[in-house]
Amino acid sequence: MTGASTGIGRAAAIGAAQHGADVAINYHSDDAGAASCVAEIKALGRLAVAIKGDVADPATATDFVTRACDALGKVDVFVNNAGICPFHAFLDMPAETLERTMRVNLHGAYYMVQAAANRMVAQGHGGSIIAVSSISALVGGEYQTHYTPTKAGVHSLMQSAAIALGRHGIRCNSVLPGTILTEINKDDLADEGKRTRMAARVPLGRLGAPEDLAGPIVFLASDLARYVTGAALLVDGGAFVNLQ
Ligand SMILES: NC(=O)C1=CN([C@@H]2O[C@H](COP(=O)(O)OP(=O)(O)OC[C@H]3O[C@@H](n4cnc5c(N)ncnc54)[C@H](O)[C@@H]3O)[C@@H](O)[C@H]2O)C=CC1
Ligand SMILES: C[C@H](O)[C@@H]1OC(=O)[C@H](O)[C@@H]1O
Repeated sequence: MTGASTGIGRAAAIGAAQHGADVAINYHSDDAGAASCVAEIKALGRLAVAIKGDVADPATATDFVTRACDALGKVDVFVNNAGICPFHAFLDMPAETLERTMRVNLHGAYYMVQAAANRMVAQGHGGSIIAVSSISALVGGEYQTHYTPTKAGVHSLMQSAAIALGRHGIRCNSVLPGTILTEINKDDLADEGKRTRMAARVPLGRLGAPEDLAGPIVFLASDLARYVTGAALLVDGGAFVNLQ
């Protein structure tokens, strides 16, 4: 699980442990957040290890998978979750903001998924890979012109990887969260007007919580989803279909 010291990744890591998984988490810099996630998982009676690394660095991927397997023995499930969304207008988007967003969200996903898949192929007993994409893979955002293509990209990566890895018994799917209240949008949604507008378009009547993603991710990880690959599961309270 990448980027799991906070938010959706943390909730999904703990949710997986609640369903019997031992969990290795990647995190970028929040040592305390990673340690507390590990502690919560261990309190559930499962094994857990936190491994620091910037997913934008290709070397992080093999390092993470190697150290995770050293600690836990094997990898059955890999969840690519780490991501950033520094909101910014299109016309004056700084090149470094565009490039960092691409490197973390898309290149990082590619290298991480590739490293996990290579390990699963070598192990020879299949696996499940899940990418945290977004409703933003399907719709745009004025201040997210650098971000939405990365979310469409990881969704597309799961579709192609599903084809490349199906013969190895490895399933690849994405979840597409709607607006979930986390660190990534804390500043953006501090605007009360925007927060109210975003909530108002959700048929289920509220913005999401990180824990809302845990069940769908655990489902796709599990054998309950054994014939599901190349799929994308919207987890948005119905926001996407709410045209009028
Ligand atoms: N919160 C939302 O409304 C939505 C979030 N998402 C996606 O969910 C994923 C998780 O985000 P949230 O939990 O919402 O926010 P978050 O900010 O709590 O989590 C993002 C995590 O990624 C980590 N991260 C960032 N850069 C990294 C790097 N270079 N290397 C390793 N880890 C790194 C962060 O440290 C953090 O733990 C992201 O991919 C985001 O795009 C998708 C749709 C909606
Ligand atoms: C960070 C945003 O609030 C969030 O990210 C997404 O992927 C969603 O579509 C929201 O825009």
